Amino acid sequence: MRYLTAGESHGPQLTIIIEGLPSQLPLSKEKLDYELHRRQLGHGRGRRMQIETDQAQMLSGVRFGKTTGAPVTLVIENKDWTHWQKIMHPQAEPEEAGKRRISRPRPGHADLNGAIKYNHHDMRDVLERSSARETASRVAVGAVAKQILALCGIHIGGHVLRIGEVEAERVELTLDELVQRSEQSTVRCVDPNAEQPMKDLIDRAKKEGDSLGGVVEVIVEGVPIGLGSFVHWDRKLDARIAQAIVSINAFKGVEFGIGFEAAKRPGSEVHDEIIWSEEEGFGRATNRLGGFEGGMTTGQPLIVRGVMKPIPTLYKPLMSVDIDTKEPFAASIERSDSCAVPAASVVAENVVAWEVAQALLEKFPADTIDELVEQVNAYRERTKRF
Ligand SMILES: Cc1cc2nc3c(=O)[nH]c(=O)nc-3n(C[C@H](O)[C@H](O)[C@H](O)COP(=O)(O)O)c2cc1C
Ligand SMILES: C=C(O[C@@H]1CC(C(=O)O)=C[C@@H](OP(=O)(O)O)[C@H]1O)C(=O)O
Repeated sequence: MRYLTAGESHGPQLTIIIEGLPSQLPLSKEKLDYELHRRQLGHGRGRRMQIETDQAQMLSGVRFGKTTGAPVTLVIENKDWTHWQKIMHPQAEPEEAGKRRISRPRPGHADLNGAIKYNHHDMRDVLERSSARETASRVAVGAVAKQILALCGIHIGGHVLRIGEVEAERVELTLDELVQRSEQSTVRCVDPNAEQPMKDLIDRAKKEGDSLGGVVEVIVEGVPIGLGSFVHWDRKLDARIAQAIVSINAFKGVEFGIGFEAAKRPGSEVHDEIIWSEEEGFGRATNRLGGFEGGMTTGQPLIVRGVMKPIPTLYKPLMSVDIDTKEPFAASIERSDSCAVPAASVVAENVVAWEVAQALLEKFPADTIDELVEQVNAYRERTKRF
């Protein structure tokens, strides 16, 4: 399976083509729109999210609510386009478009590197595609992947562990409880004591013209043993997930299981002892390594964390240099979120969903969803008896 996304933040639409989906997969538009809606929420989002109502139109590869096996085209409309046509239309008048020209690169954005690399003297030509608007496309793709995974008994949840200096306490919950609780929280945090301090911190940052980052966690349950492979570097599934996480705008790091904590502990407190039972076959006594050994899944839940830097656009802008005059100036301000960690946790869930679904279809190539489910079930039985 593979996919491509296209579209500018203030262009008419986002376009996604997914190729290689098994046929006969019931594709629920409600589930796609639900994921897209979740990504728009969260305390700290800016005014743009009040303009958009992200929904996915299915334009190819689906008939009678099921995939045909042909490439699936999804389109998400940018409602904000109506305000930007004169500037963003491919045939826009240069004079009109020039009114929103950006010549003062924003530190922390792709603006300056992108402008130098592609020789743009209006940094809007960089900003429009480097914007995290694109993450809506990746959530739509993940929402398709989640529907494949659910039929194979694989389920995903995500939540926020940290915003700025406020860290959530670890709460023992089932995946269902975690999903329900994070859904009820406007910061997607399952620790009730951390929710209000997180919101207060976001409000304070916003008032001060500043921004915040944080840490999100994704958990995947029901993953069979042996997705990914140790035999070649680019087949290691933890490595692919790491790339998927760090490719989310503003994500700077990734951890699995106890993560960076492993550096401080002796081996006896890091590795997971192997156990066996008649009913379940092989397992692990703990899951400190977050479900991976040798680039392959162990059958334990996948535990993936990502760290997001604070939003780079600041209403109290940092200093920059004008690309025309080379004079120092305060960076340009584009309308902005002050904290998008809750939204980003939804993006993280969905990019992980895609990687796991892709690894599943690599291990169990299938033209139809029934073939996939059959193979996964047979394999689960076989691994129990190993
Ligand atoms: C869901 C989401 C929303 C974001 N919203 C904004 C925003 O409103 N303003 C902003 O400056 N950056 C925002 N970002 C981050 C920037 O897109 C990102 O920092 C920038 O493109 C540079 O990429 P890099 O940080 O990965 O190097 C957002 C990121 C995500 C994941
Ligand atoms: C559009 C989205 O996020 C945008 C991501 C973003 C950035 O610089 O990454 C900047 C802002 O864009 P705008 O200036 O249009 O408000 C955010 O709103 C979205 O998440 O759908």
